[in-house]
Amino acid sequence: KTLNRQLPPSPPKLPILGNLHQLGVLPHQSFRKLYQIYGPVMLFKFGRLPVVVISSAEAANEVLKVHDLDSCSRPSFTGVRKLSYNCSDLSFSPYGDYWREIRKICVLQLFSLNRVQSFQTIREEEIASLLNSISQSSSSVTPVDLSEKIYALAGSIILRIAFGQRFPGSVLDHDKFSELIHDAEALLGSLTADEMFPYVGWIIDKLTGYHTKLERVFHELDMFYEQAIGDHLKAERETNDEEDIIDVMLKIVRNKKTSEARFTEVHIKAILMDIFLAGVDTSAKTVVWAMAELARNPRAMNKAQDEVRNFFRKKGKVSEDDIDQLHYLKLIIKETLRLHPAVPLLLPRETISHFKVNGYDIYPKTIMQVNVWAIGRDPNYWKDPEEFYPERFMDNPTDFKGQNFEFLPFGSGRRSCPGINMGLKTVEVALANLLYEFNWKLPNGMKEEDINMEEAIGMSLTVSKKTALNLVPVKYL
Ligand code: HEM
Repeated sequence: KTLNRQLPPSPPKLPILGNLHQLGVLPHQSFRKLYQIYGPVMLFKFGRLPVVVISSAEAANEVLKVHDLDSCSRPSFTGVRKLSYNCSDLSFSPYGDYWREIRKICVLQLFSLNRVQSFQTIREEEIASLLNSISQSSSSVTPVDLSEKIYALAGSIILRIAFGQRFPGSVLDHDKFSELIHDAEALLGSLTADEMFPYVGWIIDKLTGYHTKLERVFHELDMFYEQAIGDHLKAERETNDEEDIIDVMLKIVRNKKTSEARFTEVHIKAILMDIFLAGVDTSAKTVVWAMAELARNPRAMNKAQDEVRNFFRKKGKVSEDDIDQLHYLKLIIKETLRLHPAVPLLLPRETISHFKVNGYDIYPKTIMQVNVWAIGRDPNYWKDPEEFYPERFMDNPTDFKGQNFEFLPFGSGRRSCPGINMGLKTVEVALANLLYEFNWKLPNGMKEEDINMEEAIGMSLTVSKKTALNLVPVKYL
């Protein structure tokens, strides 16, 4: 049988390194170039690890839908294992009963639409403080670092959603916490040399200090979570307080049904880690890219501002209750997610059983990456793919819910993003308010085409705009 096996095409490999030298700084871009030579199913070796990269909608449909069950586990790398409390979280838990249980808790109780709505006041307060801080700069001609402001907004919204109202900045050092989350993301995205190179890799890891850093970051984050959980256990809750994520999880631990028997305080910490690692950066990046695209495209910017201002003029401010009526804004968000999916290769999957894609054999324990970034810019599916043109989604049923395989910013299938409603709400509210409250001018002497749209890998799982977005806000009303 092995004689007849047909492996996917591979670019030439070097001894020991395999294909690592071909990855470049932006692997999703390197993979797209190689796709043009080797086709939509490619086999790589990262050191000793077999990695298959999928680059067409048809092949993505095969992997994520037809063979979802055969390919829905996750690889367990050293950094991931440590930071996820030995894979007790949702993102990196291997496929099985425990993952199913915890996924259900997340989808039905933690990230449900009702729960997302219950955090409306938090979003409103945090947005108000963002607008206020921008207004303070808007009397002058100095640009604001919009990237920084948007990251801070996404961070404080998620912090309050997770940790609740009782944790103002004085108790929890926000800057310290953000720095730790940033370090954790970098560790999460890197493979240790030991995983790629048997026998000798550990020497490289010792030289780079990977493990020491991992232990430190993990320990410090763990202490934050301990403190937050401890404070929740001690504090008496006012009955009319909105429940935060820790409250909900503590309730599950206390009153657990048999199906939730394995859920303990360690799992609370692991889920908190997921929420911070998966929920802040992704939403912030999407808002930054959208604002950068709009700043480059005054036509779309004006149209979006007319829409939101006409709609909310009577109220005098944006209200979350009616935000679903902003149709053009929704098209802008779709177009941004097509060109700039925050997780360009989705999270890595690990195959469980043998199956075939486009006639090629895929074996168990293979890492699968789907290049949704390349698919979203492929002229086979999109007219003028590099153009930012939100209208392409008008009267077009293509959506990002995981059924249209040419457009998968949230993934698809069993492992698709469960935080989609939470993430989208933050993105919508942030954008609507930024567009309503201010006109945005380019810094002195700069033209639309001068805006730097280069990408940078913050860590190897997500991609962001390389340089900060600096724009001059002019108060509109
Ligand atoms: C615009 C914002 C967001 C984007 C673009 C995004 C995108 C993604 C993507 C592409 C995946 C991998 C899907 C796959 O491998 O097929 C994912 C997984 C995940 N996301 Fe999101 N996400 C966003 C916001 C959030 C938020 C706000 C949360 C939680 C608060 C969250 C929690 C998760 C978790 C826990 C997983 C892993 C699910 C599993 O393995 O079962 N995400 N997300």
